[in-house]
Amino acid sequence: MTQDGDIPGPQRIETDVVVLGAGAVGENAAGRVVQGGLEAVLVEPALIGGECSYWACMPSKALLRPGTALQSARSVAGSREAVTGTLDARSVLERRDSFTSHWDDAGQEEWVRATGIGLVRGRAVLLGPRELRVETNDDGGPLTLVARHAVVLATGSTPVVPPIKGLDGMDYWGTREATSAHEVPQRLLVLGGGVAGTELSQAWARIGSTVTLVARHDVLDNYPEPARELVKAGLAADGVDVRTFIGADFVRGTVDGGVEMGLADGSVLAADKLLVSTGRTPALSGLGLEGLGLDAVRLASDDTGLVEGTDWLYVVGDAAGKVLLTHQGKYEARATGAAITARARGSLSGAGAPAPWSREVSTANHYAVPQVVFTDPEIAMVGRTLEQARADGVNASETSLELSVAGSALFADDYRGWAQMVVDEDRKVLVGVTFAGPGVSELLHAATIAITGEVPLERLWHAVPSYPTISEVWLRLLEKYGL
Ligand SMILES: Cc1cc2nc3c(=O)[nH]c(=O)nc-3n(C[C@H](O)[C@H](O)[C@H](O)COP(=O)(O)OP(=O)(O)OC[C@H]3O[C@@H](n4cnc5c(N)ncnc54)[C@H](O)[C@@H]3O)c2cc1C
Ligand SMILES: NC(=O)c1ccc[n+]([C@@H]2O[C@H](COP(=O)([O-])OP(=O)(O)OC[C@H]3O[C@@H](n4cnc5c(N)ncnc54)[C@H](O)[C@@H]3O)[C@@H](O)[C@H]2O)c1
Repeated sequence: MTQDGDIPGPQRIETDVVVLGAGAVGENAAGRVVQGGLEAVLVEPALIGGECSYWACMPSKALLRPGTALQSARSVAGSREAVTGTLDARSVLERRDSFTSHWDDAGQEEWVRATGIGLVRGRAVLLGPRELRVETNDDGGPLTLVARHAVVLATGSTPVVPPIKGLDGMDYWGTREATSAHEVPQRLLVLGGGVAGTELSQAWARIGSTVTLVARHDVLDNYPEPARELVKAGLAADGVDVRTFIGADFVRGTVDGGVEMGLADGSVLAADKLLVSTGRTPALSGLGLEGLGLDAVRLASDDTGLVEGTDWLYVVGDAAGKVLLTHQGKYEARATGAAITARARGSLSGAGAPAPWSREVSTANHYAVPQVVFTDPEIAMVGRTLEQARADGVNASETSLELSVAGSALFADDYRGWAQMVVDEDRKVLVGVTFAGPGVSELLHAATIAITGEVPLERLWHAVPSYPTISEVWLRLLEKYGL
């Protein structure tokens, strides 16, 4: 990196690659290009580590885990008798605080510097191809950044605010507030039955809130019905009042600082806090994209992350809007970092597309995206559902069963679970797998490997699950399929 301190006016830094956003995805993109021998500068106006570390994955999972651990102890005779109390809200919140490093990013900054990545704290705007202006946080004045090879947008996503009468100007929680709150609301109203709304409903119900969840479709409607029915039963057991297939007409504040929500059926719900978790959209506005003739709502990009119509601009992670998950965003970032490095070296020509499954492309985005809903019970799903596979033109079959093996019976008394595999009948390989039940998230990676590796079912039959583990469900599925 060369810093020209001699020229008058704004500071100017020239480097190989500039990455906007130091969330988990931006960190990985910058890390990969540096590992590949190029220079990189990360630009970040807020905390290094982004949403996942401080307001999403980590705090939400830290809020959920104590309730799952308690329920696990309660679900086995012998340990059940030892459980005499409820969750200690204060300890749960303090443990959550430790997982967010008390919203202090010193540790992550240390990693960035130790990795050899340049860091600028400020907000960047594109001025032209490969050229950016940064308003620095420390009043050091504006900075001009020039990228010799590429600019990577890893600016994340912002919450979608639904057009509900009264919401504008009201004091309500988004997922940021719901994952970082230090007080337990007595009554919590949750709008949005996606993963965030469902997980946070259960987390706060178990910590002590009385929760009502309002979903305009079904809860978790992207997942197979038997799986979501198990989650809904889990929510009901925690006292969550789940209202499905109903929309909100209006919200309004009450004199005691609470909130009321009018539903389409004329009923009115009252609570102390409202959480709005109705999805997220790529954070692309204010980046100067319009000035370059690019779309500031959604950028079309190829599997290396290269933005259509450019040979220098890449988009990854939530900002790309393909898969809004940390692990998949980091995977995209590793591919993009490798592609930028290869193109800079000339080993990948121009904007030419590398072969599928090579290190420079995120091919798995199309076939094997793993996702876990960390409720209790959990849903763990990878690849395609039967409906998605058929819509993609796959000659697909499904085999499903109740998850009932020696390992599950040992795991919890009255264990209830469900499993499904979706098979491409022409190629006799798996294209989708879903598990639902307590503790199933750790089963998922085996399914991800089977789908990514296109393991023939005849060979998968020889992958013998240990006895007595929940993984024996694999054997039951394959037997039911006909092997
Ligand atoms: C409640 C909740 C729970 C979740 N749980 C999980 C989970 O368990 N597992 C999972 O895989 N995913 C989970 N997700 C999704 C996950 O949080 C995101 O997919 C992930 O954080 C995206 O990472 P990112 O780096 O793309 O974006 P971010 O982490 O949002 O980082 C983007 C960064 O860009 C910066 N930025 C923005 N504009 C500029 C600019 N102009 N210049 C410089 N920097 C800029 C921002 O300040 C920010 O730090 C969850 C999401 C939510 C809301
Ligand atoms: N465990 C995890 O991996 C995890 C956990 C939380 C969030 N996330 C990710 O973060 C992203 C955001 O999560 P999310 O749950 O907010 O988004 P989502 O897209 O999963 O769900 C949003 C929900 O809000 C509903 N909705 C939209 N507008 C509405 C309205 N006007 N009224 C009522 N409901 C409305 C939608 O029908 C949908 O069910 C997701 O893409 C998700 O993958 C992942």
